[in-house]
Amino acid sequence: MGLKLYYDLMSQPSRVLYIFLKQCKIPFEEHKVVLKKGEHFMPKYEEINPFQKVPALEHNGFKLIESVAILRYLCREFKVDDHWYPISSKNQARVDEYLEWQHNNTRLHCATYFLVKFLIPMIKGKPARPENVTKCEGHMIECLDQLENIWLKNKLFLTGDKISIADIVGACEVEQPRMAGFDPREGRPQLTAWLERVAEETNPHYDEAHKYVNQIANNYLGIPPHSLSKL
Ligand SMILES: N[C@@H](CCC(=O)N[C@@H](CS)C(=O)NCC(=O)O)C(=O)O
Repeated sequence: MGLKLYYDLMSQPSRVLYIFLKQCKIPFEEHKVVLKKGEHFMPKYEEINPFQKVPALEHNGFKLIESVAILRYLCREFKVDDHWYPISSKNQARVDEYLEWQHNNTRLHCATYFLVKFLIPMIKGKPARPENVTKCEGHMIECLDQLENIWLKNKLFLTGDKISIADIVGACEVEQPRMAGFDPREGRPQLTAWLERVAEETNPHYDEAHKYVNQIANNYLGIPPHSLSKL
């Protein structure tokens, strides 16, 4: 098959591509790269992504990494509805605006909180230092509040009244800290309604992509991550 996606649903950008490909009915071959088994460090995978991270894409032998670059590539290569990544210069710029902003905001802070509070303590079997968790939580809260009060002000979606690739990127990052016991929806009605809209527009794929996130968030909440032997 022409298109291969290398991914792990524990990874936010992997979930983005999985949801987008399924939602746009772009056929692809699924190649799971299980992070907890270290499959991304295998030499065979290093040939796909020399940085040993997921996701990655292969299209008729053309290898591409970085989820945002992959999304833009897919929108150019395949016939997808215009609202995902509009052709109109100004509307496309709005989507790009969010995609640039998110790297140092939702991506950085939601992922760091998850790593510091959940993943690293679980791998090391040692509790996180509370002062580190507090610091990461502060940064994350600040950017979640910016989503609530700035990006989602008077809009149904992040860049307008139609869903775009920016929304899938944003939502998948915002869901991640739930696994570490933090509910981004709490006290944020705009963000809550937006997450519901993104899920509604992309289901059943959204829920399928988040099955492990939901499972861990629901089952393990309250159990100290350093005492969990496996995910
Ligand atoms: N900027 C990259 C991020 C890739 C990335 O950081 N992937 C993580 C999972 S979310 C990973 O593979 N981590 C494994 C590791 O660092 O060992 C993208 O958007 O594709």
